[in-house]
Amino acid sequence: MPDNPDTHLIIVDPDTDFLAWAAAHLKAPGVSISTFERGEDALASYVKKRADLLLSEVRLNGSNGIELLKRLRQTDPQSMVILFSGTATTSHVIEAMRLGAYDVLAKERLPYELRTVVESALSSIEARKVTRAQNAEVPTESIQETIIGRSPPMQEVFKLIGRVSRSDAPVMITGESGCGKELVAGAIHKFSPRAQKEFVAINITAIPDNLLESEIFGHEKGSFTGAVNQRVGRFEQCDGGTLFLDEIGDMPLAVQSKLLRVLQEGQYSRVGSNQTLKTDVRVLAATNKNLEEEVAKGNFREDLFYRLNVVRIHIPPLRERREDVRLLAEFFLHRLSSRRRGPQMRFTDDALDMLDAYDWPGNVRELENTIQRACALCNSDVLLPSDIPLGSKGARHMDPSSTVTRMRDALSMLVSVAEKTPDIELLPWVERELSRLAYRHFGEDADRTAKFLGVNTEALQSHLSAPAVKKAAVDSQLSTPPAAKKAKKAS
Ligand SMILES: Nc1ncnc2c1ncn2[C@@H]1O[C@H](COP(=O)(O)OP(=O)(O)OP(=O)(O)O)[C@@H](O)[C@H]1O
Repeated sequence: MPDNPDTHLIIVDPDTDFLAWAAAHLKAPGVSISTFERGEDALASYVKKRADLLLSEVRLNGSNGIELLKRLRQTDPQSMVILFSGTATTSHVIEAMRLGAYDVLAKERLPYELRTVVESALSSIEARKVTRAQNAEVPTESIQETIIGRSPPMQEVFKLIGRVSRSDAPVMITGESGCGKELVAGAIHKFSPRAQKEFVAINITAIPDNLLESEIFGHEKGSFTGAVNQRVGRFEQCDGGTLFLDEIGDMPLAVQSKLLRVLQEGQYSRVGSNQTLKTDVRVLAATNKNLEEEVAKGNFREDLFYRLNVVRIHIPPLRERREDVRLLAEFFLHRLSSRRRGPQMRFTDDALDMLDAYDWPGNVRELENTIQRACALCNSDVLLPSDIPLGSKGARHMDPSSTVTRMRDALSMLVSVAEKTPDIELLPWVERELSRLAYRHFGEDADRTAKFLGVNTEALQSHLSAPAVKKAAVDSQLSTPPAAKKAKKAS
């Protein structure tokens, strides 16, 4: 925490146990903390005491954290707000970031992240000058909850969508085929001030090279064989809106030059015309190629690459965010079964375990198609493992008990926690914890434990006694807040 003796934090949450935990967790010299159960009281106190930071649960009795954020930032655009929730939806996260929240945190991750995020918010208070282009309000209710993901990498993607939707900067969306690039592009548009205008998506690979230029920029009658009429291009069609160029890595060089001109000057001409047309279109691009390599090979213009790559959003493949698999599967099943008459369909636990353990080489698209096929072919309202047709390509890592999968998930969570917790020396900490577990498992028999771990007894002793933490921070960091404990018990 900063040494500024006047730092004042306000925390609001209807759960008094949680308030007590959070206040104790953030206690530090020079920091005063007020807690409130009601949003209105928190807001009044924030204004009266000129507090530095408001921390609020998204769901409050009678109001919500997003509403508080909105009101606060209307009166003071510099105000710092961190939201947290056990149940925040994708649109909550995007909307909160769009409105200028400093961060949105999942409640179960607060023990690991809260202190670090609060510290970084406080230290950037002076530096941060936020300008917002908020010409259009996007009503939260109208945004359908269609991008699903609770994994930490997807939460980061949602936050980036919120941030970039405020500006007109080009965005490069990268990721394997089927991982949701077009969906993310659509969300950026929906949350942007351009939301009332058109969102047009073009898949470059789906259009023959000789027609692409005309598709994007339009053509004059008679400009080439087959051009029997004048044609309005996509830039003209979505003036004021957003153009999404999917598979940009496959765009021919001649079209790249023309695109560069639009991005630099906002001008272009139709094929077969000398007349210069102006356009106000935000360009989003996506690729599953390595564009840096394409630039090096001379297949992609470097200047265009830099123009498009102002902000980059990378969507990880589904196998690297396995905790989203169940959520997505349930979402697709729910959506499909609500569209057909009859009882709501559900998966057996074994079926979900099987989906969990599969590698999903075709990413979310493959998962969606798989659930669709399973629904179409299944005779009952319960989907068993045998009802779910999985390809053989992703099956090689299947593990019936999912243990390996869960271990990998736990390790990846550990890495992301450790990254934000500079006090932890990760490897010594893991070695110490693993050694202690094994030591207890083998009845404190050092020889057997050392043999099992593949180290000598000296190394084992040194692991067992290693102080793996630079400061005495880990135990307090890893203590669980009451709300998360309750949630665990309930589930
Ligand atoms: N996070 C998500 N939540 C819900 N549906 C998703 C999600 N990600 C992807 N999908 C669905 O998966 C399918 C593929 O997504 P999308 O077309 O956006 O992928 P893509 O990365 O653009 O693929 P490609 O590179 O092949 O164009 C779509 O039907 C989309 O709605």
